[in-house]
This record gives sequence, structure tokens and C-alpha cells, in this order.
Amino acid sequence: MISCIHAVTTSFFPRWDPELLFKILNNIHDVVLVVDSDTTIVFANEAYAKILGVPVAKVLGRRLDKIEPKAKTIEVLRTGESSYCRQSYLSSLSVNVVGSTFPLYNGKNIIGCVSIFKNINDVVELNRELNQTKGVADYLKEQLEQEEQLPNSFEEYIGRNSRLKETLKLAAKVAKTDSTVLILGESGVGKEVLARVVHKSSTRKNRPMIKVNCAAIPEDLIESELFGYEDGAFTGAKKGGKLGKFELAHRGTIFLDEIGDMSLTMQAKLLRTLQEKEFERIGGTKAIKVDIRVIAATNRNLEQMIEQGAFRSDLYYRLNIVPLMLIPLRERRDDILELAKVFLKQFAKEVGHELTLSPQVERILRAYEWPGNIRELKNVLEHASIVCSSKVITSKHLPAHIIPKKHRSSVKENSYDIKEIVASVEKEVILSALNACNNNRTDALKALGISRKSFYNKLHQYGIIDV
Ligand SMILES: Nc1ncnc2c1ncn2[C@@H]1O[C@H](COP(=O)(O)OP(=O)(O)OP(=O)(O)O)[C@@H](O)[C@H]1O
Repeated sequence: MISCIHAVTTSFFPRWDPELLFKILNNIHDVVLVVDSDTTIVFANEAYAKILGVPVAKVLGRRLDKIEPKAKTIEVLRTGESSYCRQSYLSSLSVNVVGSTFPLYNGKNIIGCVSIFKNINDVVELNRELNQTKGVADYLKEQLEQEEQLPNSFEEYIGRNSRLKETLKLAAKVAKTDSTVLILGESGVGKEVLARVVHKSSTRKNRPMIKVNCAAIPEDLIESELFGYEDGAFTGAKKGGKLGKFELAHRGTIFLDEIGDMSLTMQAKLLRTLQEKEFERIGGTKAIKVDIRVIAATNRNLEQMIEQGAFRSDLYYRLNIVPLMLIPLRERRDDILELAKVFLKQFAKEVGHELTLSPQVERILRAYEWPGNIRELKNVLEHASIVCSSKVITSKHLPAHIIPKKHRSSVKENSYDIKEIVASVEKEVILSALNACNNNRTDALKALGISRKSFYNKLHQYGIIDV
């Protein structure tokens, strides 16, 4: 093989022409440096001069052991063994390099040494920035988790109720696989919290779980949110383009929340991506491959939506591989006080003193219907923790609407705060509109006759949704 290459080369170079050799070496982007046996530089190419910032003529004849006493070259000359270094720092050049150094022999005698290396300062800097960004992201994630006190594993998940336990058992099983999961249940039952626990119990736990709220993103933006876009893809696009949520979730999990609120057009695009595991950015032509685990959630009845032609059956079958049904809080009343304890511990830290519930409040919390489920329980306790200045929360610290009518007058008999009364009525009307519309937010806002923006503001204000 070597003799064959030799023959081809010598037919092109009948006589070794040093000029031609120098030309080749000087056009290489990597540094080529040759020293003799006492480390005197006998050849350096233009790439070396470029890093050093002086003409080649100025370095020829100088001794490398004086310029860079720790250079690998010196060791190679001493040992006679080639060396490949993954990364080292050359202080004389102020550069990080990777490369190789090998000895030159004349018979048995070492007559010099050749070093070929590459400047990787940009890579080192990028790596540093990447590590720093990752560190900041991990720190922020930790902070958020500590603040919210959410369960991080199935062991930490509160659930005495036997029906819930069955769901959690199945969830723990499926978490270990890469299967698609569909979480169903009313608003506020903790679908997102369960999705997080499934992700954290999976092999992908060290990669991110990226959430897409399909209901909150306007129809014309959802495609760019999911798939991202290339530089200049449309007017107003960010310079340099933008990564979509699918790319951010690569090797992790994508959580498609409120999947029932996605338009039919987007459902078709999503289905294609899930089937082919690849997509194109808006304005792009290259197919991007992703390795993602999908968890979807909805409070809508997807089967009914299929019958009405509002949800694609093929997408439903693709998502409904392992359905997990979270029951409403009113059907697991045995968990109410335990959940309340977790929230009180969290709010106690915020208000700076211990918080407990009076026996009457415990009875009220257990008896209430909780249309807004765990989210509503949390919001009620947050309200109480702010209003209550002592350690014990009594019924007078609770919002009026959760107290049974028969007790109500005694609690709020002196309340003429019109804003509080209007807010309480408004919340009740919104909750019953949602109930009447089978949790379809678009139908509910139409029935209420208010704009989407104002509707979502109110859902947020009254703690009906988080976003
Ligand atoms: N198991 C739990 N432990 C502690 N807190 C919980 C738990 N489940 C839910 N929560 C609290 O309830 C709130 C609502 O939960 P989550 O957002 O997961 O509900 P959801 O079912 O996804 O609601 P939506 O349908 O409106 O998106 C969370 O912010 C969290 O604070």
C-alpha cells in the first residue's frame, strides 16, 4: 500500500522541490514546527507566526527550550517517543492547543522533532461559557424546585388514596421506559407535577423536560415555538434564528400541556414529527433528527373531541399508549390534609412563623368540593397564610367562597369590601362556565363574552391556572 502511494507521489514530484513543500506547509491552518536535536527552531510555518504575531524569520534559529521550557518537544527529544496531547497550554503563545509531536531519526540518532498542533482557544472559551450556562441553569432549577416544594420522586408523592396509588404504580412502571404518556384529569389536579416526576424517574432525568403550553401560545406562533426558525425566516425573526422546543428537549422529554387545545393543522404537523422523529425549522431545508420522550396532558375529553372532529384520531392513538388518569381532589379527600401540610410548611417559611390549621378549618377543607383541585387548595392556603398573623389558621382566614353557606355570615359579617365580593363572584362564574363547557377554555370565554387576554388574566389572577 505504502509503496503504491509512494509511486503515485513520486510521479507527481519527480524531484523533491523545497519551495513546493514550504508552500504546502505554509497553507496549513495547523502549526507545523521543526526543531533540531538541541531545540533550535529550524522550520516554522505561517500559522505559527500568525499566533506569535511576528514574522517567521524572527523565530528561526531561536531555541525552543528558552521560549517554552515546558514544551512537549523537549520531552520527545529526550525520550525518543512520540506524544499526542489532548489539550495543553503554551504560555509563550497564550494558546490552548491539541496536537502531536514526533521525533526525526537519522539511523539510530535523533536529529530533531516535529510538532503539529491546533489553536483551540475558541473551543476552550465556548466550553467554559457552556459549562457556566449549565451551572447557572442547574442553580436556577434547584432554586425553583426548593421554592415550590414539589415531589421529585414517586416516594415523595403524596397519595394515600387507593385509586391514586394504582395510577402512581403504573406511572412508576412506565417512567422507566421511553413510552409516550398521556396524563388526563381536571385542571389543577397535578398533571404537570406528575409529568415532572415521571421525567425525573426516567433515564433522561439529567436532561431537561421542556414544557409547551399548547393553549397559551397563539396559533400563529406555535409552529416556531415547537420547531424553531432559521435566520431571516420571517419579518421580526430573531437574528441568528431560534431553537424550537423540540430541539431544546433533545435527549430529554417534551411535555405537551393542554394538547386538546392544539389546532387541527398543528396536530397534523405534530403527528408527522412524532412519527418521523425529525422536522425542519421554519425557513430551513435540513431535516433535524431528535431523540425525545413525549408526555402530553389535557383536561379535555379527547374521545369526545374526536367524535366532534376537533381532535385527530391518529394523533390520539399515537399519544394514548399509556394513559394516566389523575382523579379530582374531591375524590381523594383522604389526601387533602396531608397536601395542606406540605403547602403550610412552604408558606410558613415565607411568612416567617409556624402555621397550623384549626380543627374547624380541617373539616371545611375536607368537605369542600375543590373545583380547582390541588392548585385551588394551595391558593386558599396561601391566602390564609397572608391574612393570618398568628400561628393557627381559623375559618375567618379562609376565602368566603370555600366556607359552607350556613357558616358564612358569621365569618364575614363585617365584610363590605366590594372588590373582594366581586372577585369571589367572578371566580365562581368562571369556574361554572368552565364546568359547563367541559373545561373547553375557548368555549368558556365565548360564553362569558370576554376577550382571550382578559380571560387568561382572570384565570391567572384567581389561581385557576399557573401560566
Ligand atoms: N402532588 C403534588 N404535590 C404538591 N403540589 C402539587 C401536587 N400536585 C399539584 N400540586 C400543586 O398544584 C398546582 C397545579 O398543579 P399542575 O400545574 O401540575 O396541575 P395541572 O393538572 O397540570 O393543571 P392544568 O390542567 O391547569 O395545567 C402546582 O403548581 C403545584 O403547586
